[in-house]
Amino acid sequence: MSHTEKRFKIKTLNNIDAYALSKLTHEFTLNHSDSEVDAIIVRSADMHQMDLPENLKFVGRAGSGVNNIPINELTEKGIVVANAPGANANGVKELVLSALIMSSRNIESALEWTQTLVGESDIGPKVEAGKKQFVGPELAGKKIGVIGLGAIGVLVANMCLGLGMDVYGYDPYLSVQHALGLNPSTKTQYDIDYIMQNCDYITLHIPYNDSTKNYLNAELLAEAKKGQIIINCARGGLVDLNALEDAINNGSIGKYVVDFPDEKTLTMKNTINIPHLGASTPESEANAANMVVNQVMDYLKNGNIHHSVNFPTINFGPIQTVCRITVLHRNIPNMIGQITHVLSQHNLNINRLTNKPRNGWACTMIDLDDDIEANDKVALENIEGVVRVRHLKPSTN
Ligand SMILES: NC(=O)c1ccc[n+]([C@@H]2O[C@H](COP(=O)([O-])OP(=O)(O)OC[C@H]3O[C@@H](n4cnc5c(N)ncnc54)[C@H](O)[C@@H]3O)[C@@H](O)[C@H]2O)c1
Ligand SMILES: O=C(O)[C@H](O)COP(=O)(O)O
Repeated sequence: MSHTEKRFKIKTLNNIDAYALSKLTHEFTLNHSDSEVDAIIVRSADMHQMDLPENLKFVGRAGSGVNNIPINELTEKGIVVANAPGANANGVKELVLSALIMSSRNIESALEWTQTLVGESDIGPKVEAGKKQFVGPELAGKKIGVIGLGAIGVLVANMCLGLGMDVYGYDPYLSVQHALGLNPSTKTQYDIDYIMQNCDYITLHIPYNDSTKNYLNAELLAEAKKGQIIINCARGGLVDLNALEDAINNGSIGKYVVDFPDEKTLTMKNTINIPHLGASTPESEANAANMVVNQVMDYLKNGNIHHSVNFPTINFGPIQTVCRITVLHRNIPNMIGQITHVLSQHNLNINRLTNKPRNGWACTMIDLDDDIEANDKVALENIEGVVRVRHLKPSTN
């Protein structure tokens, strides 16, 4: 008996843009019980301690950072994780603009002080007398170091040039795609030490992972130009907060603006805490949700993979043959040989086949002119190194 997938169940772990979700076609249903779920759409909910639904095949991060998702564990189970690169980059860029202005012009303390005048008279003269406490420098002509030149960092660097700033970009892994979007006036030839020593502002736009934990550590902070302002709209764990607090207390760091407050930052001197608002714009929320909704539908229906962070991009378009087989497996020798051997045993004709590798993993996608039997799927699943086999039929709509 052949096994086909006709309906797919999707669970959301956060508020996801309703209009984007309304684009799910009739083959998809929302918010089913954990054990039946085929895909999860998530924003910042922490999935590390979550019991994974047995049928789970796909996790779509409606945003950029994936540190809330146990990627290695999901990869081993053949679960594709995808995000929405760039979807919320403009929202973050604009928050960085407000962070630059808030911190330079002492806006936060100035607003607090202004409110202390409530109930008093002669406000005008008092304002004129009080404003001198809040004098702060303009951004034009100042040096800024943009750490991480991905979707957000490029927009921030270009914006800062537009503000008349002298922009230093740092990204040892700069992609061609992002390099092409970067205004060539950005200075990219300097190392992180030079940037720390010379910039008035540092803004972080790198992912948080094992290798970037405490990226701004005591050593780098000790090099900071005196009074430097640090803006962190990336992730709290990128900064060693004990070292930062010392640096703020001894005056070497002027201010810290963070979009990821915690118990420590809330009580730290000269720190502006923003409640994770980087992507909280209707535009960013809609962009990210739209991207992920399209990815989840195409993966569940057709097996195509877009913007994955653990498996390769692969796309045969909609299924136009009798069936499609997708095999997620380790990228080791003789996988294609073993897979095609199973198919050839039943004289099944391969219409087309592709194999794409990524970081030790691979996806083999095969369109067949004949249907496979349930035991063929089992035989494919039993090949050592295979973590997921899907047997897909053309969509009915
Ligand atoms: N505050 C928010 O709401 C918000 C919104 C979106 C993203 N973020 C955070 O910002 C991060 C960046 O987002 P993005 O969309 O620009 O991601 P991205 O993947 O497009 O860019 C990240 C860039 O960092 C670079 N990089 C990685 N390690 C580096 C290192 N050690 N030194 C210098 N550069 C390094 C990469 O090469 C890449 O170009 C996300 O991972 C997420 O944590 C926060
Ligand atoms: O990494 C991201 O995309 C941001 O931190 C946004 O997170 P959010 O979707 O929970 O607002």
